[in-house]
Amino acid sequence: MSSVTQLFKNNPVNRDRIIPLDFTNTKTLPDSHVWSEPEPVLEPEPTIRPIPIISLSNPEQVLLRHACEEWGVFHITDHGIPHSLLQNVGCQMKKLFSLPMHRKILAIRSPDESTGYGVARISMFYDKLMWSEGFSVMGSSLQRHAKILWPDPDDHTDFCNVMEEYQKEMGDLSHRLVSMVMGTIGLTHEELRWLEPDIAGTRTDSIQSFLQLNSYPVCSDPHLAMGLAPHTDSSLLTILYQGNISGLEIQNPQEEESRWIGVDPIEDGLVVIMGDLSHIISNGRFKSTMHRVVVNKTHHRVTAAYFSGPPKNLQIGPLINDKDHPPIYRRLIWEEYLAAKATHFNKALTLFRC
Ligand SMILES: O=C(O)CCC(=O)C(=O)O
Ligand SMILES: [Fe+2]
Repeated sequence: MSSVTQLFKNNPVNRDRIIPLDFTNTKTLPDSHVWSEPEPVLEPEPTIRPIPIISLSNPEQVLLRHACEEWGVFHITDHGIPHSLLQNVGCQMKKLFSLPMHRKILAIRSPDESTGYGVARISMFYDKLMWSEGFSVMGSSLQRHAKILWPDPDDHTDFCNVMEEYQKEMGDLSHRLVSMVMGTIGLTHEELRWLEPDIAGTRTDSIQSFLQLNSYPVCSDPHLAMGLAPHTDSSLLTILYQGNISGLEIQNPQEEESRWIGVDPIEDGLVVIMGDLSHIISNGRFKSTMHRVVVNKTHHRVTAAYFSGPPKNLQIGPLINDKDHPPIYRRLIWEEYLAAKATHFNKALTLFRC
């Protein structure tokens, strides 16, 4: 019995909850994918300062801290990731998601797995389905799934080489970013020792991270569809490559009412999204901003989100607190937080409040 057949056998219901729609063969929006109209995007007006852009060649601490505290989302430029690598990642993602459905589902991610092809992980929290498909990569799953997707060694080798190089670059960049942003609130080298790369490969506590590739196919009725529903990221921070197609929106963190602002791509930029763990470590100072993805009529959008987390067994908790600012969250390990998020989704943070 093939593994897919076995999978269906084990999960007789909810096939559509793990297998994305075959978008290439779907001309109109099925009812399962019709959302009530998303609220209009609020274009930044002159009175609203645009989303910060931080150049990593000479980052100003004050600006970086402001970006984390007031926005929780910012663009970075001069990040050192070669343009050619970003383009290759974009091409490989298109190659992956353009495969016929019968091939993609050979690498399907079952509900109790964390890697492979499938619907957005947060789908289970919504009645309606999203106009997107994804591919999650962690550790050795990359080689295993790539071999299933492309029996021809030339194809899977190309895919793996590009993704491995990208993960390595993202690992280095995310370490740099985490220590930079934590430095802006006075955290010392000693307090962030767990960030040091494990050069000797001897530690058992190396950083946990994973790569999520997202695909948002062209949609005939984008106003009725949702690419990725509103959520915050559970990570320390997420680095997003979004090519040159818009779609990401954040809930304006400077307003109480829920209006959405587009985070449009900037030339050679990457987007940094601060996650729930940074919000906890900073004792609530850094925002973990709610974001979502809308789709469009003309362009297939692919994105690569690199989620950076702390070492597996590291206990984290608010690192900046004093008499005037007692800790507002209790200590936890990332796995515990991920488990809470998998059950309570956007309410998970509140469960860890002191
Ligand atoms: O694709 C995007 O623009 C955002 C993706 C995202 O928010 C996520 O994967 O958590
Ligand atoms: Fe996200």
